[in-house]
Amino acid sequence: MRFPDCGDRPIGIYPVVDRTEKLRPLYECGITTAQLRIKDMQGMELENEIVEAIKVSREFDVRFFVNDYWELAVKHQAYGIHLGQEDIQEADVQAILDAGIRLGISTHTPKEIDIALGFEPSYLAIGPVFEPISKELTYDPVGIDLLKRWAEHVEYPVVAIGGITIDNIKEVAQTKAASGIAMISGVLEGNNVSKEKTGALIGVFEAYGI
Ligand SMILES: Cc1ncc(COP(=O)(O)OP(=O)(O)O)c(N)n1
Ligand SMILES: Cc1ncsc1CCOP(=O)(O)O
Ligand SMILES: [Mg+2]
Repeated sequence: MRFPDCGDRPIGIYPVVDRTEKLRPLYECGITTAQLRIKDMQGMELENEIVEAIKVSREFDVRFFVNDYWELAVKHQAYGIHLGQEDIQEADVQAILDAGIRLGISTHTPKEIDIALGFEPSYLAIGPVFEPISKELTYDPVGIDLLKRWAEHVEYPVVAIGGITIDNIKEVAQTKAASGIAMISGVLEGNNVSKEKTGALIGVFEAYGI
C-alpha cells in the first residue's frame, strides 16, 4: 500500500494554517511544506479555499497538505492529505493511494504509531511534543526523549508537532528524529503570519535539524 514519499528534501518547518491567505507570506520566507487546517467552513467556501491553496502552493512548488477533507484533496489533486486516527479509519485509503496523493497520519501513542505504520504513510506525525497551544488534547505531552525513542522505530519520515515555538524548537531539531517540525501558533504574531518568527524557525531547523 506504500504511499509516495515527500522527496529528498527534509519536510522542514511545516506550518499548519487556518486560511489560504497565510500561505503566500510563509512561502515567501522559504517554507517548503504547509497544511491547510480549516475547522469553520463548509461547502463552496471551503472548496474554494482549498483550490486557491493548491494553486498558490504549486506556484511556489510547496508540498501542500489538506487536513481532514480527503475527498476534496483527491478531487483537486492536492500534493497530500493529513488525517487523524479516527479519520483514517473512515477514509477511502485506496482511493487516496490510487490518486497518487501523499498521506500523513497523526499519532500520539505507540499503539497509534503501529496503526499508522500499517498504512505505509508518506510521513507520520508524533505529538504533542509539548503542551499544545492551539488545540485541546487529552494526550499528555510526549516530550523530547520519547519523541526520539518512538521515532527510532519508524522507518518513515517523522513530523513533530505540539507546542513547538522559537523558544523550544532547537531541542526538537537537535533530536534529528524529525524530518519535519509542524506548528500552528509558532509562525504567528496574533492571527497573522510573522515572517520574522518563520525565518528564525527555518534558521534553527537548517542549523540543527536533519
Ligand atoms: C502535521 C500534523 N500533525 C498532526 C495534526 C493533527 O491532525 P488531526 O489528528 O487530524 O487533528 P486536527 O488537526 O484535524 O484537529 C495535523 N493537523 N498536522
Ligand atoms: C493540531 C495538533 N495536533 C497535535 S498538537 C496540535 C496543535 C498544534 O498547535 P500549536 O503548534 O499551536 O501547539
Ligand atoms: Mg484532522
